[in-house]
Amino acid sequence: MDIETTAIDGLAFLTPKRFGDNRGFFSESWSAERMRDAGYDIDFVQDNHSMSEQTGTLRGLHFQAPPHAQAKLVRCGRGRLFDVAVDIRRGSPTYGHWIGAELSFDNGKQLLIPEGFLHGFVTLEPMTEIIYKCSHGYAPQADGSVHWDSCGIDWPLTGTPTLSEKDEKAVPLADFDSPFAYQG
Ligand SMILES: Cc1cn([C@H]2C[C@H](O)[C@@H](COP(=O)(O)OP(=O)(O)O[C@H]3O[C@@H](C)C(=O)[C@@H](O)[C@H]3O)O2)c(=O)[nH]c1=O
Repeated sequence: MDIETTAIDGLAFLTPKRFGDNRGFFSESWSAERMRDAGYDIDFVQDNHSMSEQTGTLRGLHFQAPPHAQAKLVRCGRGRLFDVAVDIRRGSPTYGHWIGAELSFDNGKQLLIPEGFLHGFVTLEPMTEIIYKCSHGYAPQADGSVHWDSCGIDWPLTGTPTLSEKDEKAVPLADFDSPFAYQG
């Protein structure tokens, strides 16, 4: 696993080694044991998979509030997407900063997002699939959304994104009272 840390504490790109042969490739997308040895001790309990039909479908920016907070490990199953995490840990030296990158079936890149971040993505191709592991189960009462266009993110969009009703009405970051605190 190639581990690439970022300018935001805790946020990292994980790119699994692909073992190619005459059939295609094999890769370990997550190994709890190997990642624990590398300093990432995360107990993932739920796997999610969604498909977005149109290019320019934007889901986010989402979080689950404590005590239902989720770390996530995100990858693209088919197509291409631009994935983003925003630091919302009060007191963090990088509060409000974001990191975004293209995740695709071809590049195999994964984004590891700790608790205390907003997460969202926009699809760059039709029928794009995202697959992600979560460290806490779905808790609809703790589910929250911050408006996608309120964090200064340079989304690779031409025109208006396709959004859910919930995401259209989300609160802007400036009015958001984050339930997360930076642990240092
Ligand atoms: C997230 C989630 C949704 N659902 C249901 C609720 C609803 O009826 C339907 C669609 O839910 P949503 O509109 O919230 O789906 P979506 O907008 O894809 O939400 C996801 O967005 C990305 C960016 C994330 O980071 C995820 O954590 C999650 O918030 O699926 C579950 O049953 N379990 C889950 O874990």
